[in-house]
Amino acid sequence: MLILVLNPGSSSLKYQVRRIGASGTSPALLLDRVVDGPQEGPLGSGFLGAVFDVVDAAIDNETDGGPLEAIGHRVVHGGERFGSPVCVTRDVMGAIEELGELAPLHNAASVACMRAAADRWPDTPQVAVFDTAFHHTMPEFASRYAVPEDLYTRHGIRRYGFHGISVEMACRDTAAFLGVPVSSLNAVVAHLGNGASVTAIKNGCSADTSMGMTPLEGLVMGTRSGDLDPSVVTLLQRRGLGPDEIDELLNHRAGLLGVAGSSDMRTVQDAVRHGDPRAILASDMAAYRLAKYIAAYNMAVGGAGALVFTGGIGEHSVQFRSRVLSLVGPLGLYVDEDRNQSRDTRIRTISTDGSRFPVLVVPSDEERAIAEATAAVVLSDDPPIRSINE
Ligand SMILES: Nc1ncnc2c1ncn2[C@@H]1O[C@H](COP(=O)(O)OP(=O)(O)O)[C@@H](O)[C@H]1O
Ligand SMILES: CC(=O)OP(=O)(O)O
Ligand SMILES: [Mg+2]
Repeated sequence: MLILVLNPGSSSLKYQVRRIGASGTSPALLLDRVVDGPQEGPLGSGFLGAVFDVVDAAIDNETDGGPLEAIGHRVVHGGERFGSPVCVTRDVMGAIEELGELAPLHNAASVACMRAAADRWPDTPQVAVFDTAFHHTMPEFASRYAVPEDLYTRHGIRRYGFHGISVEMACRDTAAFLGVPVSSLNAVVAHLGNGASVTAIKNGCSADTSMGMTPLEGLVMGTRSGDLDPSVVTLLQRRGLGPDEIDELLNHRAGLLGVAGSSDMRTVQDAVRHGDPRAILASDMAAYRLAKYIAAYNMAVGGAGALVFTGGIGEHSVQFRSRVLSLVGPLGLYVDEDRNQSRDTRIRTISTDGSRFPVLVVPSDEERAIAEATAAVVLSDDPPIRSINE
């Protein structure tokens, strides 16, 4: 079965064509691309048309190609409604669009992908796989904000958490690497991409996570501030900024970009090596914030069995990992710099043997997770819905 996976992140569109075997697992890769997405607003149909031409060409090149049988989408915000992957219908798309208020950088892009894909492949079922779904297991004392009850009941104001597709896959990979069942895995998983979050894993499930009602809360990110005192927002309002301007400021002009002048961790770490004080400050702020969460989540899971780095920065930035690990010595964690620099195996340990628990690098594989979830929906007993107009 050939599956197209579309993963619009805040800084890129990742897309793959995968072949899924009869068992529904370990899909083989036919095409694997990343393109810098337009940073503002939904993806345009011209942009997606060019992407889909590449997909069609890849499928045509396959000798035993066959038609595209399903399209899987990463959808960042599924709110409380979507706890598992679903076939895309007009109603589902409308709900995703409404939740876009809570994920301004992402949900509109997913809906644009669904519409454009339906124009190109009208009879191919589409499946939405949600970043929020993995966090449905969070206890209420972690997911709720200490505000009057009606803000939750009437306005849905609570912590939802994101990056769940990546974190769930990282948990499966981590458990397999450590030789333990995923249901007994206690861990702290840091997904560090352009958006970044850290999740407390208790018995294989999300127990807490740093992103909140939207993907703005928590860690210092490429262009997002992460945690700050909400009074910053009211002060800016009193000084004349409107909601859209504040949203834009905190989502697009803050984080590494706001402090160091670049949202790209490679550029920031290069500048750190050259002694640039703004880059050093931004890198230290990001590392310190993450280290605080790691310590807190070690407590939340009752003592972790692993600390996992994933996402573009988690996987590739030797220097940033080293900076973070220099702060968590009190947890009994110490970096082995040779291991940190080596790229021997896909999944690897980077801590010393004497560390209290292993620190691992586990490359993110959101696309594989989406492809497998998409196949499972399409192959399930319910017949797949072939048109988003149903
Ligand atoms: N070799 C590297 N060293 C340091 N950072 C890197 C490296 N490769 C990628 N990154 C960083 O990873 C981030 C992008 O991560 P990614 O998970 O691909 O983002 P997203 O999915 O959110 O668009 C960027 O900040 C980029 O600088
Ligand atoms: C939720 C989120 O921030 O995703 P990404 O890191 O892909 O932008
Ligand atoms: Mg991403």
